[in-house]
Amino acid sequence: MASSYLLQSPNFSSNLKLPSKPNTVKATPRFLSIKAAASSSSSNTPANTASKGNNIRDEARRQYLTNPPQNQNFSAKYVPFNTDPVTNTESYSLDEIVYRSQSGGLLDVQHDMSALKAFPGSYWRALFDSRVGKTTWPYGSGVWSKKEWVLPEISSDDIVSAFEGNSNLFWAERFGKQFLEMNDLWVKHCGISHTGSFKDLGMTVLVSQVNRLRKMNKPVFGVGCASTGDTSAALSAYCASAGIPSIVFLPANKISIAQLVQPIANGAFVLSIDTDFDGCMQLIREVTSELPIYLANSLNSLRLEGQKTAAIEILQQFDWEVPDWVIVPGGNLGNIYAFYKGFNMCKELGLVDKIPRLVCAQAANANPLYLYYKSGWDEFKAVKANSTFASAIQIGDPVSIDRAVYALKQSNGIVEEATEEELMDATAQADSTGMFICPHTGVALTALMKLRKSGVIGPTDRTVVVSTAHGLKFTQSKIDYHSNNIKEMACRFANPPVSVKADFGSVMDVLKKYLSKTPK
Ligand SMILES: Cc1ncc(COP(=O)(O)O)c(C=O)c1O
Ligand SMILES: N[C@@H](CCOP(=O)(O)O)C(=O)O
Repeated sequence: MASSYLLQSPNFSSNLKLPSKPNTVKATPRFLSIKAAASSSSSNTPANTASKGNNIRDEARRQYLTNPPQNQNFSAKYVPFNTDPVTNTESYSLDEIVYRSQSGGLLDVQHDMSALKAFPGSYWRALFDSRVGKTTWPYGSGVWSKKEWVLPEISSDDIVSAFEGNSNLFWAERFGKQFLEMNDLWVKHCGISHTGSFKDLGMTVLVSQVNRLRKMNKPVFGVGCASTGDTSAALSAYCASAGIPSIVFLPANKISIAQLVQPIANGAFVLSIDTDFDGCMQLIREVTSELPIYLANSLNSLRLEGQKTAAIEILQQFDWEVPDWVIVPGGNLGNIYAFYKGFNMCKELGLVDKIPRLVCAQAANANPLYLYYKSGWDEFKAVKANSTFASAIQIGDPVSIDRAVYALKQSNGIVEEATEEELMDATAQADSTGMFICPHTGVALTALMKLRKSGVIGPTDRTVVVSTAHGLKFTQSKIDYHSNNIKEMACRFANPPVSVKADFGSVMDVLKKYLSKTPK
């Protein structure tokens, strides 16, 4: 049972309240002025604002008061995932603390699509494009630049953001040509981000909503998650930025040092538990049902509302042209659904006319989705996940299995797997062309290599590989690979440093040997 101490309402200092938005649409909707929404007139640039002693939050408030959005009644609620809305009318406000439907199934955030459809696709494209590259609060974030599609009802004042998103979509020119005979291969670097993984996209949404709930005096003492290292890093950073306690459950000795140090440094309460991720996930689910700790894993569908913006961003970066393939590494399987949802919303709301085919890539040592796919979606069986260099996806009982299957079926998708040797070789090959990717991205690249080899993906197909974390979080596995220090692995692309005496002759000998071997 929660102690009364834990249930005390949190204090908060902001006494500035924004007026509530009009919640009715007038008979003839006048389209919102894009310029007003993006709020970037030259005399009110953030630079000018700062020089007047205000900050970008103050400026957002002022803009809202002087130019409130007209005719917007956008809203969203929780509904049971993938059930018939005619026979199942169960729904919950996003201000409720609920993670599962009455029947114990997953929930989904459902937007009022008819309100969004009152505006044509061209309107949304122009609005989103107008917000890129600015520091206007909160639209400078790649997530909040799509606020109307994410959490339409939250006040900008409650948002906790590190201006995440807007990550680089990198043309993998050399890797594509050299290893795959492809000329239109792209890597979406979601790991080049505040805490070094795509989790920031979902966490800004979840922690912002928690910030709002705490201001509403809801019983949320802190926020907790189980993690293989990236969710915990993002959760602790966003919570620290908002002054909210965070609690993280980590499987002992199964995450990288770079990941472990992140929540420690950000002041989270860190539990190192002698189990694997699936064991930690089970524990956090039990704990969050007993204590006023809000669940931050992607079982909580709020997270996916932020993560889906990476898909919208990809379309935006291609000037709203749809790629043929998008390949995503999968573990707990929230992200593959988030990508589907982002693409599908763009189609439903008329920004594009189709969606890409999705590929979910798993490590062979933790491959329950792959086995399910290979069985013809016959029967799902959780597995005991074995140790993998792609440690963030060492998950045997993914909470979002139903979401992933739905996304793959709707997108004519494919599931592939990568052995340890394949994923480490692919990582080394990508790095040798100037990238510095994480092993999970190596899993996705392996899937691409296999699908190219079998001819499923063609040489001119526009393909996007989603890179989910920064390579700097996984340096130990790279060191082991390049030192030829991995048992039963040939490490074919290892590039070990050469030790040489500190004299001119020795250095010259080594260099001459190197130059004679290196192709001109
Ligand atoms: C770096 C990285 N890549 C991929 C994934 C897989 O994402 P998901 O769990 O949403 O399938 C995770 C987390 O699970 C991750 O941390
Ligand atoms: N890789 C994840 C695993 C948990 O996934 P989540 O999306 O359900 O939080 C991590 O970094 O913890």
